[in-house]
Amino acid sequence: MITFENVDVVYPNGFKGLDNINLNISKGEFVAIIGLSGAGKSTLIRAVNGLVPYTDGALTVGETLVDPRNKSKLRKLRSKVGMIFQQFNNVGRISVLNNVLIGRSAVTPTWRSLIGWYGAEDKEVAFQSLERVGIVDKAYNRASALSGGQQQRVAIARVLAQDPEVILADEPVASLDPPTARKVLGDLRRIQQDLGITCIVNMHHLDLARDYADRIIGMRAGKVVFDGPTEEATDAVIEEVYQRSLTAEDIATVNVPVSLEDLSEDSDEGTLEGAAASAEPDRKP
Ligand SMILES: Nc1ncnc2c1ncn2[C@@H]1O[C@H](COP(=O)(O)OP(=O)(O)OP(=O)(O)O)[C@@H](O)[C@H]1O
Repeated sequence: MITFENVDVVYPNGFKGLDNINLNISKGEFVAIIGLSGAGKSTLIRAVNGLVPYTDGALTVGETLVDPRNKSKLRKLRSKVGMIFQQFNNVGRISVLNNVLIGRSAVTPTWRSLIGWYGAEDKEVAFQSLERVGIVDKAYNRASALSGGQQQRVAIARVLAQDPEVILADEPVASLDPPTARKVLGDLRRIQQDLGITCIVNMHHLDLARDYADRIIGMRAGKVVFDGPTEEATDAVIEEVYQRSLTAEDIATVNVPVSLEDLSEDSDEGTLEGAAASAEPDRKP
């Protein structure tokens, strides 16, 4: 469903962010991208929805060629490719429901979303999305008043409200404590399985990649250096990807296992004020 053919990204300063990437990601796969800082994980993920324009090769999502220069094609593509970020990117001063309704703007006419006119069907979809991530009871709370895990769930619900075929997640749990990180990834995993949505997720910690992904792609210096089913991503394989020995920090984020049954429970502690409300800026090669 997502195909990279000899894809390069060269940033304006001449730095090669992606170097001859060839990948096929099937519909409904849950893929974790791992690699050390600077390996090119974000660049790879952002190339898929044109946030980072690729400079050579061909990248397709379904039947659509990603064309970073064609704004209207890009808008159409992004209506099917949702993205979540490390800092949630909710609008903190408005309600959870209104944050989720923003996801509907991908599928409603621009003039309607500009004046905030969402119909009954939009609201129905927004509530269903909140239900999927277990926070429907927070619909009328201010987004900024929620815990970090709940805020990331709002972001997931917003993406679900746009009825995506693909979800891209750029370090979605890096700001969360380990048990909450597991619950949020568990939500994503369940959604991917229930709805058959393709998920591509950047992660720093191997235990999370191994526990939640079907497939692991290892990157180094803008190249894919490992690509295989999760069970093949042994410590030795990952050491090869990292070109060094693994540390405890690489592997583990948590020593209290959270079962899949616990995932719908909502026990996030604390609040995370001031989550980034601004849109993630495009990176412009
Ligand atoms: N706009 C840019 N201009 C020039 N170089 C960039 C730009 N954005 C990223 N890079 C470089 O491209 C390389 C890959 O960056 P990228 O953010 O994709 O890595 P990453 O694996 O996601 O790292 P991290 O885990 O630290 O987020 C890095 O060396 C980075 O410095």
